[in-house]
Amino acid sequence: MEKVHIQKVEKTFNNKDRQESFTVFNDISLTIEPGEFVSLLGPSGCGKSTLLNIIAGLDEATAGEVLVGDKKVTKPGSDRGVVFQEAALMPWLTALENVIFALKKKCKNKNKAKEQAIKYLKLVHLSKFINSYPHELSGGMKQRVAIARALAMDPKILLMDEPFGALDEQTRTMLHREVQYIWEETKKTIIFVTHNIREAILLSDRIVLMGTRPGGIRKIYPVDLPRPRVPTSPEFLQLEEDIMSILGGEIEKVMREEMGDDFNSKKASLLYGTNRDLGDNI
Ligand SMILES: Nc1ncnc2c1ncn2[C@@H]1O[C@H](COP(=O)(O)OP(=O)(O)OP(=O)(O)O)[C@@H](O)[C@H]1O
Repeated sequence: MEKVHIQKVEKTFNNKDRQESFTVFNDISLTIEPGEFVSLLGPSGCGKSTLLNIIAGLDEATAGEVLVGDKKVTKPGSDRGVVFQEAALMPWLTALENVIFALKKKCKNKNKAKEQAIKYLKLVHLSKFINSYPHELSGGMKQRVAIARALAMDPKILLMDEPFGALDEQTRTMLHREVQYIWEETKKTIIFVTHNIREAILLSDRIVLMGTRPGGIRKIYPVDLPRPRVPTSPEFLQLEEDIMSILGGEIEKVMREEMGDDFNSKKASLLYGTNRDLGDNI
């Protein structure tokens, strides 16, 4: 198992038409241990997805590099599986066929591919639905197929970009258990992007809090609470408050920037709730 080294990574987007450039972050360094569960948490626009895409090899850093072990990331690879907010399944294929399709390149033997696909659909508790089409599955089930599809490639690292962001609270809670189970069963390294403090504390070994303007890592929180974690425990609530004390300022910065002269902190707190509520879904 290999470490992920993010070394002095910078990302600048250049808009050629408007001759403008925008630096999302300019110096991100972080080492992620094999088998570690790390969440990237931060306000909208701080560059969580951009960083995840660079690790995935879907986007290129302007400076710096990402290494998996001693290998530099230059493109997507089977050592890194990605799960996005939308499952993006092929509607004309069943759950099983969707997973098999992803395995086509890696596994030429059809029977072996089917066996692998069934194994991972079982792992996400979808054995009864392997022959269902995406439109016959709930949002949570579709996301579980997407997770099975990523796992079937047997990547060392699972990159998850707000995988439960579009799901209702109950489904999200169920999938939190599912992801913890998968993580414990497979011992994969998981890098997980989220807006949600509670979700980050529930799942992570470490939470990387990112900020904006200038973009970068604000603080790294180790989460030393025993699993399964209880969101109502005093230690959980204390950590939530600690994170929110920094994140609140970052959110306000983003809102000030977006609203300009229209920004009014009293109105913002009324619109977006108290500090703790903000943490629920920022
Ligand atoms: N292709 C692009 N061209 C120009 N700017 C971009 C591009 N992709 C992202 N950005 C900008 O980079 C910044 C970071 O975007 P990113 O999506 O990584 O943030 P995020 O933290 O994941 O946000 P959210 O939580 O809202 O998804 C944003 O300001 C965004 O507008």
